[in-house]
Amino acid sequence: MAYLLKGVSILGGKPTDLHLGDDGLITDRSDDKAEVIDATGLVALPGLVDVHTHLREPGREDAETVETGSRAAALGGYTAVCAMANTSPVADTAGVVEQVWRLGREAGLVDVQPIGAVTVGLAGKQMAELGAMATSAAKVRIFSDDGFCVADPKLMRRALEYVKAFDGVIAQHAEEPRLTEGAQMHEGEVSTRLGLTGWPAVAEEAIIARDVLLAEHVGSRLHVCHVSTAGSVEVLRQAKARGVRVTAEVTPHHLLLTDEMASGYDPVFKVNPPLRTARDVDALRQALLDGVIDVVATDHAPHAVQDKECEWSYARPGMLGLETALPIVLSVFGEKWELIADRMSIAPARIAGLAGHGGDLTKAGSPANLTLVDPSARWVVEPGGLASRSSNTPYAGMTLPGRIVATFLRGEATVLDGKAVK
Ligand SMILES: NC(=O)N[C@@H](CC(=O)O)C(=O)O
Ligand SMILES: [Zn+2]
Ligand SMILES: [Zn+2]
Repeated sequence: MAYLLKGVSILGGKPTDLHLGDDGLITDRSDDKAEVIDATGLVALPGLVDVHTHLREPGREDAETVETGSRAAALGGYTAVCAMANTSPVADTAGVVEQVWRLGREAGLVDVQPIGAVTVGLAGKQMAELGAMATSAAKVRIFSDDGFCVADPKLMRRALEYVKAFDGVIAQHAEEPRLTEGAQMHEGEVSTRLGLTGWPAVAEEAIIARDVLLAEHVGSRLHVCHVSTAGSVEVLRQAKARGVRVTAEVTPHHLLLTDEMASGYDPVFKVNPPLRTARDVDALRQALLDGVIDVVATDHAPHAVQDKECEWSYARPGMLGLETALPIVLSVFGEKWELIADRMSIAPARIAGLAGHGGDLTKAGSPANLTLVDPSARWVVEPGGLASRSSNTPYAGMTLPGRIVATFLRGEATVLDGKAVK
């Protein structure tokens, strides 16, 4: 169906009419049969792209499925998500990544781009069949053992070299495992007070420093997952200044929350890497503004009730992110629409190699992948009201700015009036 978005503000610009053709492309021609949407006061952004999403299928469909996660994504303004490989079975073969890719197509709410594992079973011992995943129907370009660090430097080097053949990228979960044995939260004053084993900042920074040197040595692309410390930002700043091909992401929760949240021992705040200090939060915000950190990625990590509502030390790390990412970024940075479009759509689409996403909404012929935001709306986060199958949001009860009114995937509405269409 064709749509006419009347009076919409593209990236905060002057109100205009935006035509979505029934061929799924943006057009400058009007169509008498187009469905008219009054978009007065709404801001159009290119559809958001998440380079780091956990969809839990196959294996933990009780926590999330490709379909429920896709619905949460569309409601959050996303048109594409990259699905992490730490499923059960692990996405370490062409068969599994094709299964996830097909499930995404069947759900039809966002483009689900599978990420392939770097090592067999995420065990860190033997390289997975990266080439077969790259040439499969899923056309995998990002490889990651996320959840675990590719700690073996020789294996990391080989993986970096291998993916060069198809312009792939290794997304590293930077955590030196020997420095985080038994870790429960950020190592600092708060962990000392609470008596919980600490996860020191250096465990992240040491791996990023090693990996940027490896990537520089072999001339490959490296992507750093969920950067969480001020020291990591400095390592990245220096590497980028030298021309190393490294990109990095920060999560909404690391841009807002601190280790103080652990004080009540509520496991909803347990996450990997852990929430850090206010000084780290400030450095991460500045790095996103400067472009030292390229993108905001959700690290949407749904967990079933029994894995989260238990004693802190037994709880799984991870928190929901897809439905709250844009509101959190809006509350931290305000209405910086150009910045938001770049860090949440254009740059992630480029990193993931998703050509149809992160396009120019003013250009006729671009795929109509976009979302409409009402920046003046306020809403209260209710865990049970989210579309995700899980409810482990750290923002329960918070009032957030910005509501997603509509999302379009190749010109088809996936969200209308703030509700998913299927
Ligand atoms: N972020 C988390 O705390 N958990 C993630 C794994 C990960 O991103 O490392 C998960 O899969 O639950
Ligand atoms: Zn991780
Ligand atoms: Zn993750």
